[in-house]
Amino acid sequence: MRLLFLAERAMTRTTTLYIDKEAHKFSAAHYTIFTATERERLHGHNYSVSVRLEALMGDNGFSADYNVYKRRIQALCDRLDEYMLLAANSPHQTLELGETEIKATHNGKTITFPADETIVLPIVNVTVEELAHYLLGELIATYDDPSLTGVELCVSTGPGQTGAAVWAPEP
Ligand SMILES: Nc1nc2c(c(=O)[nH]1)N=C([C@H](O)[C@H](O)COP(=O)(O)OP(=O)(O)OP(=O)(O)O)CN2
Repeated sequence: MRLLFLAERAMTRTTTLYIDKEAHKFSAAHYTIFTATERERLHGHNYSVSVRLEALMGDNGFSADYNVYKRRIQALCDRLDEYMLLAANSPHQTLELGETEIKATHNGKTITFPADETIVLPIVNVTVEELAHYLLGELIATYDDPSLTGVELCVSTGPGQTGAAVWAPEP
């Protein structure tokens, strides 16, 4: 009986796949808002995105197909590349969305951005941790892989500066 139990347990193997490709990056302009009166000056970063997938091992020594996720991550990076990023949900900033211009007001100062070169994201602040949560949500929005048991997505502005967000399927 005990042997059977051990054999059944041994059949459920999981693996971790790391997707950390040089191509998974985007350049964007932003500013971090600290308080109602303090924010960074407008500047840019070369953001890089990496993902850790946890998945059940299939019978044939294969788990989640990392090529599927590589394509999705690349598409997400391409979508944000070379844009001004603004946070729609900041409590300290108001946005006025026009046809051709977007006006962002913080602490009484308004900056006008070209609408076609700006992306307004449904996040509170344009920080690595908020971007990680946003991109993770987009990555798993089309969740269709029952073998996935966890996903961690990291956004970095350079070596040593990374924010991460983690997802696990509902039990
Ligand atoms: N929790 C967070 N804190 C900060 C974030 C963030 O995303 N999450 N972001 C910033 C700035 O936007 C920026 O990334 C940091 O700028 P800074 O460190 O001054 O400059 P570099 O990125 O060029 O890093 P160096 O160490 O100077 O090379 C601030 N805080």
